[in-house]
Amino acid sequence: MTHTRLSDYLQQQQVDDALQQVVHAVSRASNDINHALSKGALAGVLGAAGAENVQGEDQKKLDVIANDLLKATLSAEPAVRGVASEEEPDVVPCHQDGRYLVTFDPLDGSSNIDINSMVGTIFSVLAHTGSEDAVEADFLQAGRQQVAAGYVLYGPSVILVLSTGKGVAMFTLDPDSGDYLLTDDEVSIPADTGEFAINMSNQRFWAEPMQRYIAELLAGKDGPRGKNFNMRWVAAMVADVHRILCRGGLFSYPWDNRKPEQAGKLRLMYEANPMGFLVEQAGGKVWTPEGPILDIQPQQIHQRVPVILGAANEVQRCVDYHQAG
Ligand SMILES: O=P(O)(O)OC[C@H]1O[C@](O)(COP(=O)(O)O)[C@@H](O)[C@@H]1O
Ligand SMILES: [Mg+2]
Ligand SMILES: [Mg+2]
Repeated sequence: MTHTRLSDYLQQQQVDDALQQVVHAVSRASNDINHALSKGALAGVLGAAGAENVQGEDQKKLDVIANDLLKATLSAEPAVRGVASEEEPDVVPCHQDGRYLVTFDPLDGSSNIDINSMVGTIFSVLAHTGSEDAVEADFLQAGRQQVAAGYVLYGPSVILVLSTGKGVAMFTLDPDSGDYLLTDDEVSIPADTGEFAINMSNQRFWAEPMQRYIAELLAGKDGPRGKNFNMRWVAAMVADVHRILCRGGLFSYPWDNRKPEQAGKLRLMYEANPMGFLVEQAGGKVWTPEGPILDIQPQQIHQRVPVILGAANEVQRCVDYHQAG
């Protein structure tokens, strides 16, 4: 069986040349990141880097390595006007005639690194419309403005998932050629589900509507929902969203009162928006209690947001509880 190569797919989709170059740069960097991940302890790349990122989180060595690889590859690409990363305090201007801005979470789920479990790279592409040298304000565009978004999941296979606004396609890395080959171009999320993903250890800290919604799922057949629900939590958004794109489900990282002043844990510009774009393109829903995540006007690059996404009917029910409360 022959599979369409990523480069041929992008041409078939009539993606403009500059955007093709951006996607190819991400794909090259992901090959290098995958190589570093697979060497693991042999290359001494596991464990903490001994520093914190701008958000006060401990960086793993591989967070730094993945960030450096993506930053170097993307900033060498003439189509890239600027990049912003979870691991960089400030946005990084690149080429003055580049057409695109790229935000990324170089390694999502990095607490999984030391247990050899799934991690990924999440990216979002925006058109540049602002100043000559890219500045933070240029990046502050609502998620609906994204021209492309995707992720690479480093699991038993390496999978690139991409949307340029015409549905969602999945590509599997061929380790022999280094090419990403199309393996699914009809990704869609059923409106109903019997599976949810949430970190249950935070239950007592959630707002009342989220407590109610999850309690009803846990009550299963004997509760108001009248059916049993299964639960999964990989602790890497990239892997939890991948499962939802493959077999459906609901995912949430809600607001909680451990740090009441913090909107949520996940970051809008390089986690919630790109994943939200993919989920909407696959027919799912993406909300925060105040409204659709993709409509939020960002205020800053490292902004956080509560996230509810996945099966449209379940997301709607969860949001209805918030809006009623
Ligand atoms: O450890 P927790 O609180 O369950 O959080 C898990 C969440 O944190 C994240 O790992 C944050 O991503 P980073 O590893 O990029 O900081 C999400 O991917 C995941 O959904
Ligand atoms: Mg992350
Ligand atoms: Mg990260």
